[in-house]
Amino acid sequence: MTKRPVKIIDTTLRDGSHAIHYQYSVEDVKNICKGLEESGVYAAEVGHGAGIGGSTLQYGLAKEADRDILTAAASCLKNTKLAVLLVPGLGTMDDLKAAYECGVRLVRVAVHCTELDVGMQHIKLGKELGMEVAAFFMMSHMISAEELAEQFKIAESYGVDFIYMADSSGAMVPEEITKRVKLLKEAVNVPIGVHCHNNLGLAVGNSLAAYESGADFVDTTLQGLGAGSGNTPTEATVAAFNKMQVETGCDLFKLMEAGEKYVRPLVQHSLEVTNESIILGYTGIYSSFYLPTIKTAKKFNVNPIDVLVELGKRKVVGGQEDMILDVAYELSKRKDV
Ligand SMILES: CC[C@H](O)CC(=O)C(=O)O
Ligand SMILES: [Mn+2]
Repeated sequence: MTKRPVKIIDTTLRDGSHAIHYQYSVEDVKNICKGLEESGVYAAEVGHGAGIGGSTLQYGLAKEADRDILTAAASCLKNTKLAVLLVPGLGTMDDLKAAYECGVRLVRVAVHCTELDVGMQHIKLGKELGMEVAAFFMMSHMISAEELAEQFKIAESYGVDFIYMADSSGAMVPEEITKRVKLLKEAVNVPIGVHCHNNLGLAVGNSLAAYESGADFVDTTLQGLGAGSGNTPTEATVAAFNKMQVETGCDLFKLMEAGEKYVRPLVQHSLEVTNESIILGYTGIYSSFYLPTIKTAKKFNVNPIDVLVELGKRKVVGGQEDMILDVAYELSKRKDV
């Protein structure tokens, strides 16, 4: 029996940028896009880690403007679709129109898992522009599978082409992924995908479990570059799918070459599973809190694990990065008494 294929969306140039403080140069973007195009991935997502318009003081300033990296990426992509992520509020309708002008043909509208209504207009605009549009539910572990399925149905009613469950904290285990993907698949008639983080060392396993439960798309990054201890590595995932005889359309050896040559030299911190990343996954904290928490804890001379445990108790979500400072400061004052 022939197995159904899976589509790979590589987000090295978007989620991966969290791990290098948003310092991709136009040259890096071109090299990595050429590698992804030659390797045959379905789409390459490009932009600031927080999506288009994400280059801000709060989220970190990018080296290059969105317009420049998107234009550079478009010049290197032909069969691989140029994609962006848009978090409504950070990215605007005008940003989306400008991205389209640069050659972007796929937009993923990323919302907190209960807040799809804030993305309705952006989804409609993407469709009006003739783009492929996906809804991308962040921090999906924070609601039940049944609640998420309701959100998926609303996304489908907005006319999206496919829908993503993002395990933004790397908090899920294969059993949970399997249960959720099966339920989500039954809930909607559009393809679905998963975006995993490796904080508990489970990203490849979770992505394979998602495919086996019905997922049509998986997100990956070259060398596993990404927020927290990184995303699902593209190379290992394609190797695993090859062994399972699942068609990805990707050339494993070209991917390995691109990762080694153009991504490895940019890696500034180890992407291994650390005690801090385990706490991200264990307590369900947004992966992009990882590096800022380690840096802030050092500044206040407190244990990053304590800061993360407290942030986990407070159930912080994306956009609440200022809480890192609050918590580190409070813990440092407690140490003083
Ligand atoms: C701010 C966007 C965010 O980083 C999206 C994402 O990759 C995730 O939720 O994991
Ligand atoms: Mn992510």
